[in-house]
Amino acid sequence: MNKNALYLSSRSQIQVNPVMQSAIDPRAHHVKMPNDERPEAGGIQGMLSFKILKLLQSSSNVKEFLGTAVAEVVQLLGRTEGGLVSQQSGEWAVDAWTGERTRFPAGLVSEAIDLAAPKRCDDWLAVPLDPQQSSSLAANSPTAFVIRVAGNPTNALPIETSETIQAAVDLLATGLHRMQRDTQNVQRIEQLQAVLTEAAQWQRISEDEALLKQIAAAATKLLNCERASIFLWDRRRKKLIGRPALGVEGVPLEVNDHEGVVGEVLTSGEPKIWNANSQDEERRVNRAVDRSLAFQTRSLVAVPMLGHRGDPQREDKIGVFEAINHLDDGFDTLDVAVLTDLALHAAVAIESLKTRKSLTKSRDQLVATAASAAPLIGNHRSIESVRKNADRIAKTDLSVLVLGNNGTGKEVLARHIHYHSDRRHAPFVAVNCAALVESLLESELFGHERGSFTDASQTRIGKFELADSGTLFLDEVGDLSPGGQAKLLRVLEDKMVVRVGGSQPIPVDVRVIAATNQPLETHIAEKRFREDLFFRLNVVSLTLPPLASRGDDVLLLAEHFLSHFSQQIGRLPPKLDPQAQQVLRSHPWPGNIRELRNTMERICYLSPEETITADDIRQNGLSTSQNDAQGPSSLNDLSEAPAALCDATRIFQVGHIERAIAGCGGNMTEAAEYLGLHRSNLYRKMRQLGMSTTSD
Ligand SMILES: Nc1ncnc2c1ncn2[C@@H]1O[C@H](COP(=O)(O)OP(=O)(O)OP(=O)(O)O)[C@@H](O)[C@H]1O
Repeated sequence: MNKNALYLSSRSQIQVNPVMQSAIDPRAHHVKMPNDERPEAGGIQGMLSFKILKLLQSSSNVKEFLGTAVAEVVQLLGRTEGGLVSQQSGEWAVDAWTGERTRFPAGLVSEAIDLAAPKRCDDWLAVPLDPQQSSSLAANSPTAFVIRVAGNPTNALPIETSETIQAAVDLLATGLHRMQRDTQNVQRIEQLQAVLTEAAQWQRISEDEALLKQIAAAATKLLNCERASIFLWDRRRKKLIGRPALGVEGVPLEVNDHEGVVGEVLTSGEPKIWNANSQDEERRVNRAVDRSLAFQTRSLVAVPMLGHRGDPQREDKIGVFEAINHLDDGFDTLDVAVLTDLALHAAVAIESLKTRKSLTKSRDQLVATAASAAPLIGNHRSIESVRKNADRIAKTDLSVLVLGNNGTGKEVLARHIHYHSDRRHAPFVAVNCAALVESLLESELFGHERGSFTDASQTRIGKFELADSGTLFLDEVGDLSPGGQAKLLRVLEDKMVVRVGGSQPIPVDVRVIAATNQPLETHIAEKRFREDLFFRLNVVSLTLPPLASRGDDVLLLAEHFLSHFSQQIGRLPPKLDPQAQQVLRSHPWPGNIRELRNTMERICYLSPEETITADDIRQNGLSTSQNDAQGPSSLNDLSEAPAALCDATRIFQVGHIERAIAGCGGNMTEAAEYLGLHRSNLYRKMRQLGMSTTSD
């Protein structure tokens, strides 16, 4: 009773399972046992309950728990020798023992296990642990508590109080079970963490072989085994292909998809364990594989691998994951859990690598198609030199200023730089600064937040954000208003944009290529262009020469456009006869390559012959300005016209543009092409001439 009182006084310091607590009445200061009215026996159980609870809290593993718990039980039963024994590989082994090491009667223990009831001989008592109530120490191994009962000390309970002993053993079993479960949970958490750590690295691998090897290596490490392999299922050939190829250099390991333990797993969709030293049937193992690899399989665990095969709605078997030869006892259910986790992540990694590879392939194809859509054609040494410099600059991230007259190919060159740079997989975004009226400039370049102004019904991403990681081409940069120049400069310096109506700066990683046909130095001198912006944009500059100075490139380009447009309309590309070639060579090409392109397009559509003559070219193309601009024949004809040349020119230009627009049915793009101008330049010209552009 004293022991009980002493014990109960410290009870408040530990957490007590409510079930255990209900067995104890603290007000009575003694332990109540429902089926045992004798205070001594009840006292033992109460004491033991608390001791077990305390030990569960303080022990860090099963061994530590058993060591102390067994000693407590033996001591509380008033004995000095006893312990927990279990059968492992047919032999009885001691799991925990207290007192002088004595040979215990293995036969008695076996009898108790067989009877599933306590068994006593003269000196010893054996009580089996209820397998329903406790987990055995090793998988499927019978376990018993055995105690030496000879020489009953006077202050101890009579050992014959079998209910008390049974209750004590049950408590021990429950504690053991709890401890094992906790240990397993901790182990499982650690294993899951280890699996996650391994799997996180797989996402970075870009080669199949390297990925499969790393997955297999992770499995051998986490399952403490000799080898691991992923068998991918070739449904069509009904084969399982082992990768990595388990020690067979260069030859894939193939097995029939219904043979051996891996075949069992694939067919059933269930994990399987096979341990040679257990009751498992030998014939389940495919020894043919062992023979071909000069290998001896002693144990293996295999789990199915489930994937989606491109359809997220469908889960399907894609193979089997196998681990071979546990380095200690053999595989168990915990290994199945770990391998299943690994298989789950492995399937995701294998499928995601496949997807990544196919995405990369289609992305590369798209980039190649986009790059070939605007080739930088020309063999003239001036173009060779521009191309060489462009290729060198492309590898850097420097800002580039492209100079050249209208239609010389400034945008083509900018695209060439982009597609030869490391940014080629990100967007190329072109903005025509001449087309940006001051009020829309900010929103166009930097975007706007919804509701930031009357028409802003949606949030809009600006060109800078669209070009993130890629290239932003600022065409006609010389036409930017002073306000626009200041805003552009700020973004180029800060590498941040703030959307109109927004407050959050958004970082942008953009390479800027600007272009102009205007003499920026003159504009700087006239204070029409900011010098600081010029220096920002003009880190390196490339100048495209006029087409007329590119020698035979005109023929190369003409043939390129003839073949391009012929393909579009499904005809064979016509040939240029020598006179036609001569006309092309000698024409001044004021509209440069754009003019040549338009001429060739018209010829393709309007000259059905296989050979293009000089007349075809004169009739269908060449600067309409030369043909149309017929001057007055006498001074009398001038009576209606203003005397000043600039006024007369202006009136002519207005009339000519109006006629072109009317002739193209109001289609500004066509009218611009007809006039040999870029659409945005036509608008700029019209604004300059004071013409209305509101019908845009
Ligand atoms: N080197 C080239 N090879 C093939 N096509 C070219 C080349 N240069 C220009 N072109 C074609 O000529 C046309 C005009 O080119 P581009 O728009 O690049 O000229 P630009 O100098 O930017 O004109 P603008 O100053 O009017 O904006 C386009 O159709 C383009 O495809």
